[in-house]
Amino acid sequence: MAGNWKMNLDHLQAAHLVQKLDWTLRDGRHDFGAVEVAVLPPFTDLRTVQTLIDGDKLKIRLGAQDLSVHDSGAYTGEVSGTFLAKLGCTYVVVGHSERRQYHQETDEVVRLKVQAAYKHGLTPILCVGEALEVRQAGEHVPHVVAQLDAALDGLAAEQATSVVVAYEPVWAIGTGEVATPEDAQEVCSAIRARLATLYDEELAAGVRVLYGGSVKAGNVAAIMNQEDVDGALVGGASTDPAEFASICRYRSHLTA
Ligand SMILES: O=C[C@H](O)COP(=O)(O)O
Repeated sequence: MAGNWKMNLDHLQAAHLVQKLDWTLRDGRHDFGAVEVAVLPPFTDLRTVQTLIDGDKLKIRLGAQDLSVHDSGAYTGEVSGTFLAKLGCTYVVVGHSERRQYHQETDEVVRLKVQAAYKHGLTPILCVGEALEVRQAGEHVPHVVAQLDAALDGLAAEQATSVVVAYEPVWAIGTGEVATPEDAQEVCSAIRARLATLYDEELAAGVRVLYGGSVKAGNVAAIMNQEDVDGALVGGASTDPAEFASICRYRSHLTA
């Protein structure tokens, strides 16, 4: 269960949220042993959150929302994967639709970012998903599969085995329009099938496939009940610690 804060919460608010989230997760009534919880704050919050995770031994993983394709050098405003790894990041989001849309990130840039993540020991959370017009044209599955092919092109199986793929239909992001559980299953299962073709069945079965798009405590159960949905990439609801903890808690019931 990964919480993408997007461009919300300064480092003081981040400290508050992470402490409250940890406190809520450790309520003593739920077993989170089988749930991995990650937060993906803005770059400026990473050091603060890392300090809390390390100092207080929080069971929350840290990730960033983007990284540069470059290692270092004259790239003003860019952030290297080296820096993120040093800050204790486990994950980095790559190819989020907001990066593709507002920063003109092409499939080729996304591929280079996937490569850069692995180079620096980070696990990419690779986002794929279709715009509304693509879905209305019935082209959503081939569209998502093409994004996946492009992003993983040239990636060895030893690396692909740990990739996290997040299916996020663009029309469901921040809109309150959640895909139906069947919509999510259709595309998540196509992603897994494609991974089996690109690599093998065993690798495909082990890859974590997330759904993202207006996930809330009230709708997470139906989505998570789908066979090929392993978790959620949560935007807006992850900036509310009680709501995000409830989303994570749903998964804990599976092991209770
Ligand atoms: O990365 C998260 C997704 O864009 C979903 O955002 P949302 O939960 O606010 O719709």
